[in-house]
Amino acid sequence: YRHVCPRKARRLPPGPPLIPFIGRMMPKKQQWLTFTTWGKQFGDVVWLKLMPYSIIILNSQKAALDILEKKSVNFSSRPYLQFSGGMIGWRNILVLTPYNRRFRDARKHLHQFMGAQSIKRFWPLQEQYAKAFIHRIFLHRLDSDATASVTDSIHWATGSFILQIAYGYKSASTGDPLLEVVNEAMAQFSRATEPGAWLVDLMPWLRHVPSWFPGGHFHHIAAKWRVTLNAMANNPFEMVKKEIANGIVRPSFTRDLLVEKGPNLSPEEEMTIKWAAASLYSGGADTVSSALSSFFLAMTQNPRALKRAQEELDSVLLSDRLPNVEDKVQGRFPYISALVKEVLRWAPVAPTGGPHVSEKDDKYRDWVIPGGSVVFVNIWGLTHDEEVYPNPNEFRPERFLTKANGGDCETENDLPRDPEQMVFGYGRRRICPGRHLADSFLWLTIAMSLSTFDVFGRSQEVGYSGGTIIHPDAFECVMTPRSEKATLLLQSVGQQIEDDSVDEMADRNRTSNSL
Ligand code: HEM
Repeated sequence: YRHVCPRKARRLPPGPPLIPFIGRMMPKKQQWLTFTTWGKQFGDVVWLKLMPYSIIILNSQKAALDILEKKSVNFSSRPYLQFSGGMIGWRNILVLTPYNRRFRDARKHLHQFMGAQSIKRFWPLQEQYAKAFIHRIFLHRLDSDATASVTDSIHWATGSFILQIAYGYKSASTGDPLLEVVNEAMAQFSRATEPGAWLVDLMPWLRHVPSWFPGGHFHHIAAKWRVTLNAMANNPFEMVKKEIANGIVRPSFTRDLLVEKGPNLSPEEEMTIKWAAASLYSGGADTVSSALSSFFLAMTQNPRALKRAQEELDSVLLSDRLPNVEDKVQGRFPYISALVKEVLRWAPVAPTGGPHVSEKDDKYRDWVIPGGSVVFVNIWGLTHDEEVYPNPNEFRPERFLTKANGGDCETENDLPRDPEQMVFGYGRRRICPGRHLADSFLWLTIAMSLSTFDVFGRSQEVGYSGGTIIHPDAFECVMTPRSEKATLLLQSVGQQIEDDSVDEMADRNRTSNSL
């Protein structure tokens, strides 16, 4: 680690006073609130030192773009986290991989797989999963704990969709063993990467403390979690390899790349593909689940927004059919599109984004930014800036609509900044590669849910978890079909799902018979 000189000597950006030797402890919970206070006190570029790390916190869109986009050549690496990255092995997953050759290859594969143009081929599958989601709620709504079944269905639908595109795997509707492993790994990821939670991240020499020594228990935890992570990456990957060997054709990210490389596949390329596929799950499942949970929370608290959205859907669909991707492309439901933006703004999934690391010293305005600095954007602060979004805690999709569409803004030019320019991170080299996939999945799931269900809950203050990806605490959420017609639509979705699985069984039998 580089020694960082005192603030004044190197013209470092302003920041909170530092404690000798330690620097400044990070707030343990909801760091974005403290970051916002520091932004107001010290300006939009704040510097602090935390043990060995030099940390920069950006509190304006301009500073975030100037540094992470315009200077992305220098600001696109990731910090080395001793516990989660090194000891458990999460450093193999893209979001913690430094800017190196493997990273660039993996990123290229992901871009080709789900860039703005290529994701169109996933739309029919996204429709299927959005339908499976509402049907699952329909079946489970009489459960003793209807709220738990909503959360469970969210995790099931997002997780299963990603397992299917990553590995061609179709998960069972309950108790799927692979889904359980990957979800367990993700829960461990969230705990392992919580800033400041593991002393060994702040004092890396602690890794030499033996596991039997008092305080050395983290070695056991790391060893246990490493097993889960390896199962998450290896099990589905080996399954695909076996399927290819047996001539079973189920297109997926992993299969397509392995087949394309054929017998020339090097061990290094195999590693790249395996961990890029695991990055799809780790990047996509928990994030989309978080956004959907916040959406349902917002609906329980804002019956007015719910009603407006339903009126808009009804005026076109007349409760005779479900919304589809064509409706999205044609812009038939501007209120739904505004609602998706408002969900992402109101409860940004990753409130402090992904940490970027600079490779060498740099200059910004009059300051020096030391090489090796860890840079965070306070995304929550930006999406709650009262100057841009008046009454930022209010859930109000109208802020993203013009008066012509029943919204707040006079003209298109008056629309506030689209949250998608913040919540998916920054810089061509690091911005979320799954953003297009996330956008259509959220839109379809939200539109289908609102066209068929009413959503009820208690109007109550609901807190959020800490961690890199946030989730609302438990809240009451009851969903009931809106009408007789909605019930009929849900029943016909059930029939379609059954027919599809019969077709698929037939396809599989045909494939295995022809082997
Ligand atoms: C609402 C949904 C989502 C949100 C808010 C979100 C947000 C983010 C953010 C903030 C980053 C860090 C960017 C940065 O470092 O500046 C990121 C990275 C990433 N996301 Fe997403 N994401 C979402 C959905 C998805 C989906 C659906 C996938 C894939 C299926 C995905 C895959 C990834 C991957 C692989 C990375 C690591 C990229 C890298 O380090 O180069 N994300 N995402």
